[in-house]
Amino acid sequence: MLTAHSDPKVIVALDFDDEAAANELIAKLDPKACRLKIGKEMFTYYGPDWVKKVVALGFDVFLDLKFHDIPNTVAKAVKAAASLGVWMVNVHASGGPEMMKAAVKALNESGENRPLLTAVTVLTSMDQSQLDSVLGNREINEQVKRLALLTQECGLDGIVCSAQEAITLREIVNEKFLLVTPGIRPAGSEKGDQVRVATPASAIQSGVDYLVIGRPITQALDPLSSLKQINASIEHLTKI
Ligand SMILES: O=c1ccn([C@@H]2O[C@H](COP(=O)(O)O)[C@@H](O)[C@H]2O)c(=O)[nH]1
Repeated sequence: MLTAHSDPKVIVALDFDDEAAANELIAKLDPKACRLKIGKEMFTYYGPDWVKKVVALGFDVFLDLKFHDIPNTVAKAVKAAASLGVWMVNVHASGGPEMMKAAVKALNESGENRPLLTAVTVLTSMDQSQLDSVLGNREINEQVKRLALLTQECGLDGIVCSAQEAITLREIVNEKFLLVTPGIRPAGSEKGDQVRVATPASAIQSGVDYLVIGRPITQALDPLSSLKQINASIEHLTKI
């Protein structure tokens, strides 16, 4: 069974409040079998130096800080993220076109190791009623499509969305435009606060590029075995 390859689709979300526990898990993982995501919790506790240590271990790191601010501030923030050597950074698409273009410009000027830049569309924890309370009557799929096209027009590399939207999105965005999807739940696993969920295999079959998976791996009794099972469930569906 092949469980490690050069373009791993799984991005393990490291959401820990304990650096030692995160480091213990990372030590068991192979950069050929997964990428890693560092989000707001661990970045706030352990900071840029810890991010650099994880990058130095050879992992592609998605720094998931979802910047959402005025263009000048976001441009400087993504430049700072690029200086850490991360593989991917992100912003909120709802920050608007000027902000997204400023982020692209800042990264284009940041040198050779430019990280990929993606934009969050509608959080995978949101259902229609939650979106209604924020935006009034706009259908989730329509909002995701609108923000996906805006993100593409602004020159970013892709979006963060739910795999439930992937089939529709693949019909309207460029082939190389990345679809990065949290809310991935292997059959039988707890949804927790995620609403728009999909299994790893159905996400890949829908045209997703990367699967962001946290608790189903990090909270498993045997995280490595969980990752191996997920990779095994998608390996026949991915181009290696
Ligand atoms: O729409 C979004 C954007 C980001 N996330 C992040 O992904 C992981 C998911 O973790 P699970 O434990 O697999 O639910 C988490 O770090 C979120 O901050 C998201 O879930 N949805």
